[in-house]
Amino acid sequence: MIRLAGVGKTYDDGTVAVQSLDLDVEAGELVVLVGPSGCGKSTTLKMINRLIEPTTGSIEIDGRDVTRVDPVKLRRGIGYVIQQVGLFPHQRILTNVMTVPLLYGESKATARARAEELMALVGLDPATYADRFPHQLSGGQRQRVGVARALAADPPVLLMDEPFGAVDPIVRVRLQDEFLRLQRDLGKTVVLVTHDIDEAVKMGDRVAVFAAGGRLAQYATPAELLGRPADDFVADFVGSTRGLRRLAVTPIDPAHLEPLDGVSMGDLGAAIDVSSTLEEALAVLLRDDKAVVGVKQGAQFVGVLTPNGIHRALRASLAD
Ligand SMILES: Nc1ncnc2c1ncn2[C@@H]1O[C@H](COP(=O)(O)OP(=O)(O)OP(=O)(O)O)[C@@H](O)[C@H]1O
Repeated sequence: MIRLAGVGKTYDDGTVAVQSLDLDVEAGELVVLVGPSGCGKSTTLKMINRLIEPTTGSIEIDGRDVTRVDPVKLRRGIGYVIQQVGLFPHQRILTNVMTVPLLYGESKATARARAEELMALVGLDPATYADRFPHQLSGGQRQRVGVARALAADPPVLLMDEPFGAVDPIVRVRLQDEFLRLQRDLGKTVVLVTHDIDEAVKMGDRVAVFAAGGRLAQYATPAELLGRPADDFVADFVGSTRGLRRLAVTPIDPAHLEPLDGVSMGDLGAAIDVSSTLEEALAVLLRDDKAVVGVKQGAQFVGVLTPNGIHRALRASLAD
């Protein structure tokens, strides 16, 4: 687990980037730092791997004060992914990914095997891409290489600064989905910085909303953040469409389904799985232009949802 206590950073020119920040990230959790430009998100991230030294406070990883760990050793346990990826332009993709295991003293054969495995893991077939140079890849493919390289040392902690920033919106969504799938298997402790609230609520187990000066305005689950913004700043930041966004982060609750009995087959659109979100339920209703969507668990119907039912479920999801 990562624990920031009273962490502050004042730059040499007097800029207070972060004032006094308390933040806990549980092991295996994906936490997103989000907020307007210049509010101290990147500074906070870089203090965790000591690319920037805090002026005040303490940062612990698994109970160890990071300032007491040799920075080189510290960074071995922390993968770092940045927007501009930072690949070596004159080295082939495989060599780029192999760099890290080689640095840690792996044999060439082991490093190569590990790099090929990681390339496949992030969806780049080594047979096709291993021998290419970075400029022969698309922006999205380069970012995958960045993720593969950060995972090469199998670090328990991953820091990601706008990792999906430099690509078009469609590729961005695909990279987000791929990373979430990876993370389900890898279970890394991840701190991800973005200025995009949609990315934040999609990716985060918890989301930390920063205001100017690294002030933590709210730290909560996406559903809580969208449903109960702590103050006007957060409400404004998550936007007037936060009600719609909540649909995407609220799963169907089987307890709130209506019975299938009495529903005429003509009113019923395509069925969705009970593991879907309310957004997926509404999307099917609108797509099929039907009044009711069936909900299935496996092959079995477990109930239906109507637009009213979706609204009720959304309200109930925040009721204590
Ligand atoms: N080396 C530096 N010297 C002085 N001030 C700096 C330095 N680096 C960053 N700052 C300032 O510290 C504040 C926080 O910067 P930081 O990069 O952490 O913000 P951010 O939230 O990550 O912003 P963005 O979303 O625009 O990347 C800003 O006001 C920035 O101008």
